[in-house]
Amino acid sequence: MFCKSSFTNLLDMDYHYILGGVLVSSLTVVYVIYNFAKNKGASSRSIHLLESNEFGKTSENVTCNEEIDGITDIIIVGAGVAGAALAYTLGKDGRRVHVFERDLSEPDRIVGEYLQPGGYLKLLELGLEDCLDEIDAQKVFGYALSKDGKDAMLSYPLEKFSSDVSGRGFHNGRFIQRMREKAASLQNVKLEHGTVTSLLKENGTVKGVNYKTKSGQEFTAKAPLTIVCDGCFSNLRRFLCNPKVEVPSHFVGLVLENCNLPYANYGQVIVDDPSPIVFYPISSIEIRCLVDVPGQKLPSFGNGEMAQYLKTLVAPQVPPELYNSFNAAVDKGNIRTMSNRSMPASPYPTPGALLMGDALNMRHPVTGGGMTVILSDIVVLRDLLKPVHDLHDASALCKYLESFYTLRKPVASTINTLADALYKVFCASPDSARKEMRQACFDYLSLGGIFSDGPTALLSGLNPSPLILVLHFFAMAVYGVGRLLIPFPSPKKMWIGVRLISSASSIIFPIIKAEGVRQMLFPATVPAYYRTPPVY
Ligand SMILES: Cc1cc2nc3c(=O)[nH]c(=O)nc-3n(C[C@H](O)[C@H](O)[C@H](O)COP(=O)(O)OP(=O)(O)OC[C@H]3O[C@@H](n4cnc5c(N)ncnc54)[C@H](O)[C@@H]3O)c2cc1C
Repeated sequence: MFCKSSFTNLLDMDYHYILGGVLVSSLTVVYVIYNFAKNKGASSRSIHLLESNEFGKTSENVTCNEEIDGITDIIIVGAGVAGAALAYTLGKDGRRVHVFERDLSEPDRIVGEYLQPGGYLKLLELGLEDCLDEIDAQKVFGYALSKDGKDAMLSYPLEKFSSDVSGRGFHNGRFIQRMREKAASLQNVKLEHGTVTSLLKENGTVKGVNYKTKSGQEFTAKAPLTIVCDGCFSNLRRFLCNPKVEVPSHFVGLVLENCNLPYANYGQVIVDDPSPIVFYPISSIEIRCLVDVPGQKLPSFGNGEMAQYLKTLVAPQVPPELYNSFNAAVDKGNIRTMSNRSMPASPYPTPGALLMGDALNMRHPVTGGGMTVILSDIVVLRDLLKPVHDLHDASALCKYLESFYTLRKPVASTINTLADALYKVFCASPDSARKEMRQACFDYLSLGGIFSDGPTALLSGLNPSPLILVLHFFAMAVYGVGRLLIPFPSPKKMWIGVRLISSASSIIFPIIKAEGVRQMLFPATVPAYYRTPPVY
């Protein structure tokens, strides 16, 4: 069983619940006002949806289709999570899609192995949910958050959804191959093995791409719209956005075998020293462990520093149920690393081109939100493109698609901000105000009810609302100050309280500023929100 925060007497109980009551009332009032404004904005945007085209061809393997008829509507660069899902979605809507992927073999990596329930809902909307079949994907209903030996259960608020809706853990490569197969099965989608070397530009308009085949031959492909989805190490994004990439930490990844998570169908996040450790199932027999190592530098593999770091600093924090398997995985030496990147979306609207996926926007992966943002973006783009029959007027289309960058914001900025802010809150710090904030965050989430359901719904993409996010963040900070001052305030405690609020502000405001205050919190006031499709 999990334990609640350390309330020790009735007096403590009273003030926690009074504080809680005040916070709930404020959250409710602001939520009602926000929803009213949001619905008003949405209803004034009218989009005529077209019926999807029929598609019939199926194929067992990822292969290149026959040339369609020499004409392509949309080129997609990269068939990872974004490119493959987008190719299927646009192909299903009748577009002639040409996808270039430099490596069609099954990816083997430690990224994108956990899909939040909000991402699963988007898969359903896109008709891609069967890509989770036959890959031994595991259902996850929430997370156990552990700090100082205590666990807080954060269950996804799934009551309103059908029984298949939950988080899913799986092998990223298997999921991507399923999506590639599904996209390539459409008659009007051509998936080609090729590396895009540059964008083909004429008078500031992107007309297509230059690419190299596997055998090194160079070709050009043209289309009225090119969508660049070449991932976190994108070479092409510098022509289409202002990339400000931060690398706050690395993940060290191990696969644990012959063990069970402490709570069946729940992931586990350990908030300890120096930063979080995450566990979740990726198959019926494997558990992924991701150890966050802050800073730019990793312990060296060559001189044994990495194994030493994992065994002496990390292993003592690992739950007893996983301890032996963790040490066995370190001994086995199958240790992978990946830099954790964060980059706000900062696109240059460019006629003929659009950026998507990690090439456009990244956040710390600690909350596993990347794929949920991508799938949500694809739904937004699909709905925007549906009423546009002819993509050839590049500047009109570019103007219209500027709304994509605003319409995606409520979901994307909620998940991005929560990921980057939570990561900072969860990192250990010698500063007493930051320590208080970390403890307050844990205790706030341990309160249960709206205090855990609200943040969990935000994090999982089930209810992505930037305003509710800001409210919970500051409610958590106020709760932290309340804990310090009640019942016996002292000048020292008051000073820590002031610094806690200031510290919370210094974490969240720069992230919101980078996301764009207006686009994130009041998207309905941005003119691009109301763009109507070009009519021919
Ligand atoms: C350590 C780590 C763990 C993560 N864990 C999670 C998680 O659990 N859940 C989650 O939702 N998100 C997670 N993420 C984020 C998630 O992995 C990404 O958001 C997602 O994979 C991005 O998808 P993408 O399609 O943009 O890029 P990718 O999936 O990387 O796809 C890019 C594709 O483009 C191809 N490509 C690149 N350049 C070219 C070129 N020039 N020509 C042709 N093809 C090209 C590549 O081969 C690749 O197939 C994690 C990230 C990290 C770093």
